[in-house]
Amino acid sequence: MTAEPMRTDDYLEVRDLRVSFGDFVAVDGVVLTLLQGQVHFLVGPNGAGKTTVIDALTGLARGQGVATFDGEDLLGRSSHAIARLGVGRTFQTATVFNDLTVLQNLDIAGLRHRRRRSLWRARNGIPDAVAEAAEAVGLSHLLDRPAGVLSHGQKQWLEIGMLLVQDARVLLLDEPVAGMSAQERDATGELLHRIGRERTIVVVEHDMEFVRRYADVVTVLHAGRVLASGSMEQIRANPEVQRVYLGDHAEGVSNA
Ligand SMILES: Nc1ncnc2c1ncn2[C@@H]1O[C@H](COP(=O)(O)OP(=O)(O)OP(=O)(O)O)[C@@H](O)[C@H]1O
Repeated sequence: MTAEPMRTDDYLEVRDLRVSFGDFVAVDGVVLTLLQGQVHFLVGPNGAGKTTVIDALTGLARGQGVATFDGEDLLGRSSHAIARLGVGRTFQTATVFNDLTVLQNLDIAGLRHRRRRSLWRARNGIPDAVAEAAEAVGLSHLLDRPAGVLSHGQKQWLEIGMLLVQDARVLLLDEPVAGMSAQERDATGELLHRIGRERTIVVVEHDMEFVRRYADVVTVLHAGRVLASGSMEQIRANPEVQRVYLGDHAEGVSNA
């Protein structure tokens, strides 16, 4: 991919984010600064509010507070408008078109987002942006395969590739390695760091061994609030985090 100059305003700032479902407050004043060039993990017990934070940042849940990317407010915008600003997401279950080929999935992802025409020069009938995304996620050799025959891991990579074609600068990934083989997990961790050099990557994850290996920054959510944020070492040393979360997820962490 062509490296673009580092932009100082290219980060996602979340201040006092709140999401309620009726009387129930699922996200209760979350503060996050998500920087470009870092792989940032959101962890925490079931029901902590991790997915709801991502939903609020991508227009799928009504959030209150402030969430800005590149100086633009995200809250109150539609999902499509947020995607057009360069903030993209994946879901726990991949949402690719199984009957279409990998190439067609990538091509369709780009249709609505052809912001920079120069990227859509085609070589051998394949737009450059599609070829570059396929290469970045390691699917160049499978372009003609129907997405339905891909492994679980390859489908997640295809979804990430679709975000790259859309020129997403923030990628919010909901449990991308759940159900993957150990080999696929390693490939995904390396992929996140490769594409994360020029982007902001946020990963919701339960697999603490994966977090330990690939996190630059970890934020622990509990009951809709930020319990702690920092390096894996700082998180691991936090007694409150040990008490409410890592006590149950210590296996991967103890190998650090
Ligand atoms: N649409 C909704 N309506 C009502 N309650 C909801 C809705 N979506 C989420 N919740 C509740 O909000 C809380 C936070 O859910 P969320 O899915 O964000 O947690 P999570 O940290 O992602 O959990 P998990 O790790 O289990 O996916 C949970 O108690 C959940 O039941």
